[in-house]
Amino acid sequence: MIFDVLTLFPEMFECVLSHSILKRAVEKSKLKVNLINIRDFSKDKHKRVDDYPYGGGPGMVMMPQPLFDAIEFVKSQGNIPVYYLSPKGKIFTQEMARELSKMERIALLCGHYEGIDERVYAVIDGEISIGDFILTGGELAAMVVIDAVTRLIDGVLSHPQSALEESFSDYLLEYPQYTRPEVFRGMRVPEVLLSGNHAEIARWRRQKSLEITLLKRPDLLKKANLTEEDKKFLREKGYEI
Ligand SMILES: C[S@@+](CC[C@H](N)C(=O)[O-])C[C@H]1O[C@@H](n2cnc3c(N)ncnc32)[C@H](O)[C@@H]1O
Repeated sequence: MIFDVLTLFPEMFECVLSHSILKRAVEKSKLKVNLINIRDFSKDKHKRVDDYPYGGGPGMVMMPQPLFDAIEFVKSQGNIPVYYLSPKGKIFTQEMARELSKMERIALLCGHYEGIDERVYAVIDGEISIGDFILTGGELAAMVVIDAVTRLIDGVLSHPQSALEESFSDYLLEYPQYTRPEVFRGMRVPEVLLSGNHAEIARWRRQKSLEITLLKRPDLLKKANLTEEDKKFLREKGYEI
């Protein structure tokens, strides 16, 4: 998958792309990130990309000219949707990550300062927010999107099953995980996980997943794909279904 990232700070991406799963995805040619510096498109003699807001007020606004030219440069290379990382956008979820992972190429526009001139919306295809808070710039949000989407691309994870069992995969939070040693500071790994009984382990994990979701994110249960056995278990835990 190819991401075209339009940013004023391309260097910020280097660290994230040169470690762990993203690094391997790049090496395996599963991921390509084209970093496009918006400043390179400025026609201003001082390469300015921002200016004061009309009507007054604090901060600076990203000017339309460099943004239009940078976006048109990306779009001249194909039918590439451009998503603006923005606190006003649709909240990024695992479901959205899965949808995006099916696409061949998308562009991510990172805002900065007070954001972009409103007229740039004319060449934007969508807006993505990573949550109800304000970041300094869209770069960290773009990295979040790239990370979450890339791990869903076929062949990126060495154990693809992990993407299916993780929290949110079926609107349920993941069951508890343990590793060695069996006893740590008096706390034991649950006996069932040492039993070798795969059916019992699967049942325990499912029930823990339901229990944790009920406790921490009951809102998710409304969307979860629940079996009759799941519903019976949840009713016993006091959930009205
Ligand atoms: C300081 S913010 C601008 C916020 C803007 N003045 C507002 O109130 O909506 C600068 C840039 O950070 C990015 N950004 C901030 N919060 C974000 C969020 N929650 N999700 C995605 N991008 C965000 C956007 O690209 C935005 O243009």
